[in-house]
Amino acid sequence: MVLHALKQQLLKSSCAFGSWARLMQTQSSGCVYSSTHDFNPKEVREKLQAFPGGSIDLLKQDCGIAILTINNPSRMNAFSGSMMVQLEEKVSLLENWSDGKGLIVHGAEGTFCSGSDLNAVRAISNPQDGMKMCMFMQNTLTRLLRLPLISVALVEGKALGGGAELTTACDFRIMASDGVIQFVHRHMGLVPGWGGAARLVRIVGSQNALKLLGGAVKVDLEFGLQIGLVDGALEAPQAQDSADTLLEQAECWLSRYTKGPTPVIQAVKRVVLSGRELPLSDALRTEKDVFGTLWGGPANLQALASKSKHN
Ligand SMILES: CCC(=O)SCCNC(=O)CCNC(=O)[C@H](O)C(C)(C)COP(=O)(O)OP(=O)(O)OC[C@H]1O[C@@H](n2cnc3c(N)ncnc32)[C@H](O)[C@@H]1OP(=O)(O)O
Repeated sequence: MVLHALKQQLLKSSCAFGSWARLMQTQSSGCVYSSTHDFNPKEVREKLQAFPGGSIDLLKQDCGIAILTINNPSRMNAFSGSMMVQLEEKVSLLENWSDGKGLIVHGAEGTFCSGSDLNAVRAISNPQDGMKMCMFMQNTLTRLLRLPLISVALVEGKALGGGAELTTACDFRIMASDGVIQFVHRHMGLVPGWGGAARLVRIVGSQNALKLLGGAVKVDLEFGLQIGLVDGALEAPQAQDSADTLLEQAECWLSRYTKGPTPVIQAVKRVVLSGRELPLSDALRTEKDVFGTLWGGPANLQALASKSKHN
């Protein structure tokens, strides 16, 4: 009897993997660009490594929530080339984190991220290199958004340019009272290139996206909440070590959505992701497959046995 139940579970897990693999296949294995688009990631990585500085730090916690820190404070956490490569590496680690449920993305030392490192931008300001960096970052940020984790950007201080784009690669954005998200691209004679425009339209609608990009508007906490770019407010820190306090608040905020068994939380993200990205009939089939992995599973049986009430 136990063996039979175990076999059923294994069968369901392999189906689940199949459905996820199908979703990922539909979405070009999580990436947007490959060799068919004349994109050579190895060559781009080598080029980016020529612009060092800062780091991307990852802390995977036992509670299933990881913390990703954009760490280049002397440049307001701007992305150097090597940080772009490190971000891709950290996303790969998170894709393989079987115990993961949530992710907080934040910046070191009181500010979020001021976009690309302008020193690197100046050095690669020709269209070919710009396009390569753009494809590399689109791939990485698309994979970040597609992680089977519920993610939140904790915006303290400034999220400018590519930093603003990075916030849109998370499922949620929460903001401290001094937070600002600003797509400054227009001031730089640019539009977003890391996928930030496409994601912004899906988050706030095309009218608001036009206003934010066309006007390079500063989005503070109040305006962000009003247009739906920001999902939650963090209280002004009382103590000196504000970063910890805000991180604790962010973890508390996120844990509302990550409470419960890992397979259930990962399944929640998967059905929402497929609903967001796939045509309806494909999304429905994926939902059916994911549902099948949970029905009659340990969490479901335990809930049934406990005759839980939801009032
Ligand atoms: C994908 C497209 C893109 O992301 S393009 C890049 C878009 N970002 C920008 O243009 C940001 C430019 N920076 C700024 O507007 C200001 O530095 C902001 C972030 C508002 C901070 O101002 P403030 O508080 O007065 O500090 P500050 O200007 O003295 O900056 C401190 C040090 O950090 C540096 N920094 C800042 N941002 C970047 C950046 N993106 N790339 C390289 N360095 C950056 C500043 O140059 C300054 O350095 P230093 O102390 O003068 O050596």
